[in-house]
Amino acid sequence: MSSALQQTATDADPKAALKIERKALRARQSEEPLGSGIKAEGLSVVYRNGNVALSDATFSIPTGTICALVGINGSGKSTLFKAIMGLVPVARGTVSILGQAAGRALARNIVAYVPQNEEVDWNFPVLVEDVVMMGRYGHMGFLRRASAIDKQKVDQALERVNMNEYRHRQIGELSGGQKKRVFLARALAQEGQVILLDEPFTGVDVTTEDAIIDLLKSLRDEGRVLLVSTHNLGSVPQFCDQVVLVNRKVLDSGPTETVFTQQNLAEAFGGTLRFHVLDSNELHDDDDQRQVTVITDDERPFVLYGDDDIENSQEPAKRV
Ligand SMILES: Nc1ncnc2c1ncn2[C@@H]1O[C@H](COP(=O)(O)OP(=O)(O)OP(=O)(O)O)[C@@H](O)[C@H]1O
Repeated sequence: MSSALQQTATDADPKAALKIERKALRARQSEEPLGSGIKAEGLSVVYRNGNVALSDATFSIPTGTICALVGINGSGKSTLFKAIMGLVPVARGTVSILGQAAGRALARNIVAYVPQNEEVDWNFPVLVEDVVMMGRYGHMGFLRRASAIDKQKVDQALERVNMNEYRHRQIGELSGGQKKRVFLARALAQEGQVILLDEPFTGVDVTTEDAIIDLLKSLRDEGRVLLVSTHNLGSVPQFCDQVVLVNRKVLDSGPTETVFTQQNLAEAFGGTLRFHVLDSNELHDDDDQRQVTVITDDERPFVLYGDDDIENSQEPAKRV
């Protein structure tokens, strides 16, 4: 199909557009050696109190991918991020990043981490632009004197997340969504090739969420790897190419189409998910037997039309 025809077809049918986008991505990914982005093998983390937060976790995420990390509260998502960042000791197993040991990748400053809001001391008196400049520290010398390039990268990062006008504010004075954008700007200024985002949509309004998703997609298209933990199940098929489902271990991982299924979600969330089903009798007067299933972890729900999974669901996922 010519690109003009393809454009017309996809304008009319967003589901077709998403499929074409995914197909192009698959083609790009098939050229990458598997695990060239983030690769975990047999990763286990045991906290000092004996709590096994993660056991024998194995998965691979290619470069140029947005991967969702999905699981219930306490399933080990933050622990996985911290293990990748070297912030908690790993009991067993290995992590490699862009084909090298995680420690080496961290030393090369190619991994950026956007923590959960609760992990940050917002009372610490620091200006927005100084937080973003922290992303440049790994590029500076011992005295941490910012060069013209460092300042330019900070300016560009603040522009890209639309936070330039807040640059002289104290970070603690910002809203939840604005704080998230500042930490994203810090990751951009760092020029990390691998970006870990721990619940970037918590406390964020829908407009900001959409802006963050667009930014993540553009970072993906630049070839970066993004691992994003989220409870917004409805957003996952909209912007994530892959999913890692966790509950103290990896339950499943791989392409969103095959992993983010009703059955897998039920397994990952046990009895904690809310399932609402409107069957065909409540929806239609005709013979159409399809039902609407709403699956929610109390943030944006995942909505399925018919009893099939993503391939046949309404995409992008509907907000209800
Ligand atoms: N410092 C710690 N010491 C001991 N146990 C911990 C520590 N931090 C987390 N845990 C435990 O490890 C398990 C995994 O916690 P983790 O914070 O990784 O979960 P999570 O999936 O990020 O949860 P949430 O969705 O609530 O953010 C939980 O049982 C938690 O209580």
